[in-house]
Amino acid sequence: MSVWTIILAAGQGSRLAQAGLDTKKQFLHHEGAPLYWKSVRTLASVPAIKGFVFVFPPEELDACTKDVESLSSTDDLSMPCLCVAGGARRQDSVFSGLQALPKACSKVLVHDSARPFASAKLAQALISALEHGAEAAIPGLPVTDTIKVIDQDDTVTQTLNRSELRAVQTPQAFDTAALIRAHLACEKKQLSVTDDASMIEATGGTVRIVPGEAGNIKITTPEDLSMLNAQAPQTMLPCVGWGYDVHRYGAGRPFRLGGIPVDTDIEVIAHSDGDVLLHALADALLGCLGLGDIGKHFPDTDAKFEGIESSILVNEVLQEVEKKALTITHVDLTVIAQRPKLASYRERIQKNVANLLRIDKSHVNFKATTEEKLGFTGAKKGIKAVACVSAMYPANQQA
Ligand SMILES: Nc1ccn([C@@H]2O[C@H](COP(=O)(O)OP(=O)(O)OP(=O)(O)O)[C@@H](O)[C@H]2O)c(=O)n1
Ligand SMILES: C[C@](O)(CO)[C@H](O)COP(=O)(O)O
Repeated sequence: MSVWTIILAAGQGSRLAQAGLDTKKQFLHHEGAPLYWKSVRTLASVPAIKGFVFVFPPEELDACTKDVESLSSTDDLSMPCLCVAGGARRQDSVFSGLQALPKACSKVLVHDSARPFASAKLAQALISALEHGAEAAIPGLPVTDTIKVIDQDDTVTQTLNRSELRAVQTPQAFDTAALIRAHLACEKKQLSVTDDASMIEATGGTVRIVPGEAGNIKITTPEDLSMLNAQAPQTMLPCVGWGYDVHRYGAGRPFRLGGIPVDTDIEVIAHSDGDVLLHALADALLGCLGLGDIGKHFPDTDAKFEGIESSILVNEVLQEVEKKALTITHVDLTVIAQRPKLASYRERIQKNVANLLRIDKSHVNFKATTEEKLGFTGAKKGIKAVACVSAMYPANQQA
C-alpha cells in the first residue's frame, strides 16, 4: 500500500492576523523549523507513508519549496516531498494537493499543518481503519459540552444528543480515488465544506471514526499559541566552543578579515580565501556542536573549496547550528598580528560577523593585539586568530 500525506499550509491565518500576528501560523518557528514541518517529523516515522505533498500559499510557493528541500536534507528525510500552490478555500488547497499525488498512491492522509501535535500512532490507526473497506477514516473525540443549534437571532432551536456527536480532527485518511471522485462531485454541486470527510459523506461513502487525541489541537486563536510553548518545554543548557587558526603571509589571497576586505599589500597563503578570523569562528561554532573542526568539514585538499569565501563555510556550519537548535548568545574574537593595523576595521568586522550569525552586534566583540614583536606574528610572517562562542542548546539534545 502506498500512502502519501498532504500537508495543508496554504491558509492565511486570518483569525490570528486579526489578533496582530504578522507571521502565518504554519510558518511560526517551532523546534528549529517552521511549524508545518513538525507534522512531517512525526508522520515520516509511519512505515506506510511514502511521500509528502505540501500545499503553500501561491505567493510563497518558491521560497517554501526551497525551505522544504533544505529541511528535508537537514533531517535526512529519505522520501519525496512535492510542493504545490493552494487555493482560496481549504478544499481548493486539498484538491491541488490531490492532483500532485503520484498514480501509485492508493491511500492519502490529509492533514492541517495547523495541527502540529497529531501522533504517528493516530496516523497508523487511521491507515489501519481504511483496511476494513471504508472510503475514509477520521479521528473524533466525544464532545463534553452540550451542543445547541441556534437561529439567526441567537435563539436556541434544538439541543443535540451529544452521545451521537464527535469533534473531528486531522489527519483524515482516504482511499485516494474515492476522495478525488468526491471532490469532483462536490465541485459540480458547488458544495463548500470544512473537512474532506464531509465530501465522502455527501457522495454516499463510508466514513469511520477512530479515537482522536485531546492534544491534537488546531492552532486557531491567540490562546492556542501558548500550547506551542506548553508542548515543547525547552530547558536550555550553556556550552562554549573555542577556535584557533593561523595563516602564513606570502603571495596568495587578498587580505580579508571577518568577511571584510582589508586595504593592505599583505597577502595570505590559503586554499580558501584565507580569512583567518572566520576560520577560527567556524571552528568555535563546530566546537559548540561537538562536530570536530573545519579541516574535517572543508578539507584543503578538496578542489571545491579552492578560493571559497569563508562566509560560505560559516553559513554551512550555521545550518548545523540550526539543525541542533543551538542559540548563539555571544562571540568573542581576537586577532593577533604585528601588521596590518586593524583598529579602524573593528566596527565593520563586528557588524559583519553579527549579520552573518544573525545576532545583535552587542554580542560580538572584536579585538586585535600584537605579540610584542615576538614569535611568527611579531616577525610579520603571519597572523593568528582565536574565537570563543557561547551558546545555549536544548537539554533534550546533545550539544
Ligand atoms: N485556503 C486554505 C485554507 C486553509 N488551509 C489550511 O487548512 C488548515 C486548517 O485551516 P485553518 O486553521 O482555518 O487555517 P487558516 O485558513 O490559515 O486560518 P484562518 O481561518 O484563521 O484564516 C491550515 O493548516 C491551513 O493552512 C489551506 O491549506 N488553504
Ligand atoms: C479539518 C478540520 O481541522 C477538522 O476539524 C477543520 O474542519 C478545519 O476547519 P478550518 O475552519 O479550516 O480551520
